[in-house]
Amino acid sequence: MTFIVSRSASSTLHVLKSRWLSVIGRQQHTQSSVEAKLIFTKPPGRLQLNVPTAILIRAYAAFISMSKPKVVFVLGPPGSGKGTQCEKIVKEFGYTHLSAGDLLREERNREGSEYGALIEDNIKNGRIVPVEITCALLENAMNKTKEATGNDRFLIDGFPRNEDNLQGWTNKMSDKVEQQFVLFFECSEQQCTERCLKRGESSGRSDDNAESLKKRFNTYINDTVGIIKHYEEQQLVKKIDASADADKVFERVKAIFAEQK
Ligand SMILES: Nc1ncnc2c1ncn2[C@@H]1O[C@H](COP(=O)(O)OP(=O)(O)OP(=O)(O)O)[C@@H](O)[C@H]1O
Ligand SMILES: Nc1ccn([C@H]2C[C@H](O)[C@@H](COP(=O)(O)O)O2)c(=O)n1
Repeated sequence: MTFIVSRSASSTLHVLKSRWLSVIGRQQHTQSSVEAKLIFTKPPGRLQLNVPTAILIRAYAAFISMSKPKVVFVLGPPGSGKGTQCEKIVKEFGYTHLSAGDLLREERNREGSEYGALIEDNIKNGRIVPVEITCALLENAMNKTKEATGNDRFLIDGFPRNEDNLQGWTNKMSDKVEQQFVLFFECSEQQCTERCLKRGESSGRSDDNAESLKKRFNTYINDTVGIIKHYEEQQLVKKIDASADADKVFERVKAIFAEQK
């Protein structure tokens, strides 16, 4: 059996080969000893690996899943500390942090954006922007990051927030990514409101005020809690008590990321 892996001249053959070797190395040498060939071609030369067929097939499945960007969703009420913890995770574990709220604010502020007014109206009233907009911003940011830095591990903060977000992501993105887990920061409405009101003294955010916060919490309870339950049913949720100070919360977060491969 022969598998040909051909890449354009600009791609890095050796990185590809070493990735393959690392997945093949993790496979158990059990049944088949029939040799299969994995040939990497890149003009002008070619490299060849001879591996037992069964191992190569399992390695192929692992390789495909390895090649997909890894995604951790980060959810929790407004002010629970999602952004704060994401910054720490980036420093310690090398993920790229993509905040759906930040991307929407950036798009709202972009000159000539056809969605600016719609986004601001939703943000101010604590409602959720249609998924077509948010999902396109996220996919674009993921692609740009991958291209610019090669990093393909993402913390997607504040998404999916409602059924529309979930459906849109499932239809457009779920096959293109490896969903690692969902990090859920639990914190009381009172504590979160106090944090956001304090942040509002300097953030300049049009929704860090008592009126918008009430609406944002209603949206969280009515729409986002159901999404967290949906992921709980799939055993994907890692829940964290986010009521302690930020460093203590990060100790808990660290333990979760440390147990990932
Ligand atoms: N554990 C903590 N204890 C006290 N204050 C915190 C803690 N974590 C974050 N904060 C502060 O609370 C405010 C909200 O934090 P952060 O922006 O990280 O929350 P968030 O969940 O991303 O909010 P939002 O969803 O509204 O964007 C910030 O001013 C931050 O400095
Ligand atoms: N998936 C999302 C995420 C955010 N928004 C809008 C509505 C939110 O109230 C606002 C602020 O988000 P935050 O920075 O608090 O995460 O952004 C949305 O419509 N859809």
